[in-house]
Amino acid sequence: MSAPVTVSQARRSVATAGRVVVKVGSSSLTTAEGGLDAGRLDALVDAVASRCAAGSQVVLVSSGAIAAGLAPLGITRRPRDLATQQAAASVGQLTLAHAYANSFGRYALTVGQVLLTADDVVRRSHYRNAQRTFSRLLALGAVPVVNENDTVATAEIRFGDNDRLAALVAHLVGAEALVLLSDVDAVYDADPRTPGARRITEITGHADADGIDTTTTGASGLGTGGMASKLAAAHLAASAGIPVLLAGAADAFHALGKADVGTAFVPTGPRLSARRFWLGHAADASGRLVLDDGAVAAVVDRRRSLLAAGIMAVEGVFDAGDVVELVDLAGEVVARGVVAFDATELPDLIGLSSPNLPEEHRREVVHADDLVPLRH
Ligand SMILES: Nc1ncnc2c1ncn2[C@@H]1O[C@H](COP(=O)(O)OP(=O)(O)O)[C@@H](O)[C@H]1O
Ligand SMILES: N[C@@H](CCC(=O)OP(=O)(O)O)C(=O)O
Repeated sequence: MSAPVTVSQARRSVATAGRVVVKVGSSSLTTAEGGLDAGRLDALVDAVASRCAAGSQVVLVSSGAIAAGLAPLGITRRPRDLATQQAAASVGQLTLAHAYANSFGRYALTVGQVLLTADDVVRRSHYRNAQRTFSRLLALGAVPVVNENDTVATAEIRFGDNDRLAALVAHLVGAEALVLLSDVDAVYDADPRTPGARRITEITGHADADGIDTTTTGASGLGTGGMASKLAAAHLAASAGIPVLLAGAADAFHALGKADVGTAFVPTGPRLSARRFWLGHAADASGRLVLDDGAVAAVVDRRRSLLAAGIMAVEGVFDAGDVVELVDLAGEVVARGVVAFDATELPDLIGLSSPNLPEEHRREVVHADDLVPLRH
């Protein structure tokens, strides 16, 4: 008699989540020759529609625009330069959106296209605006289909990979689960094409993922992120309280059904408020404050405000109200926060204890309420 199957809490949460973000990679939507694979796209839509029919709201983050645009433009390999990628995305996104509209139409489901640039999440007002759009689309019963707005994103402000975009969107829409679908059926301790590579069924925190080899990328050459970006995105969502399942797109039905496939990531942190998540993970930092060891301990371990006395150096150009990174003496980012001084004011103040500060400057440099520790 075989042992009873124990379904972890994380898998149960994925299976029962009322709102789910599903991300699918380019390699899972395209044929070996390039171009969209209608059969695979329909199979994915079957699984999403089935989850919708069971009462969940689904936001689909779909890659594939660049891959879908190659064949129509007569390009045989994924281009490396941004301009050609953008041209391909411009053509391919249209094909992709059309294919989803038709495919979801088989279930009388309406899709809404949402193309995001990094600006839409790094600026607080844009973040709120995107939240409202998603909320209304879902309330109206539509399935939002999301991609990066590749055609206009510049090299500096690109998300770069849709795994991270999906983790940010999962928090933005208040999803209770994130499902990452790829051409590989789970996370392995090394690339599954390596003989002897073993499947990992559950990951709790970075320590569990420490020995995993993610150096190789997919065989198709169409994906951008590889396993490293999926792990980073899964950790990001899990650290913000969202359970994650990484599974094969070919297993989408099970991944979105009983969630008994792939690798589950157990939430490792409390669900952060939208503001704190934005501050910690999405906002663009304009500068850095280098902290001594005592200040790092106060900010990270004791959750205190950052005072001028613990700052060793100031880097970058910023104004009071901007987001800055707080780094330790080794340069590791330990927290992010909203700074209460302009960069030009700080050099005269750092290292001084409060009684020695001019009265008009006697306040926290970053208040504890405006600070998110990143090192645990
Ligand atoms: N440790 C690992 N576990 C699983 N897959 C891995 C690992 N290391 C590398 N890979 C590779 O990562 C690929 C998935 O990344 P990618 O092709 O970018 O996917 P997608 O297009 O779905 O974003 C897999 O096909 C696999 O070959
Ligand atoms: N935005 C790009 C995809 C970027 C990306 O992350 O791709 P993938 O690694 O296949 O999920 C596109 O639509 O082609």
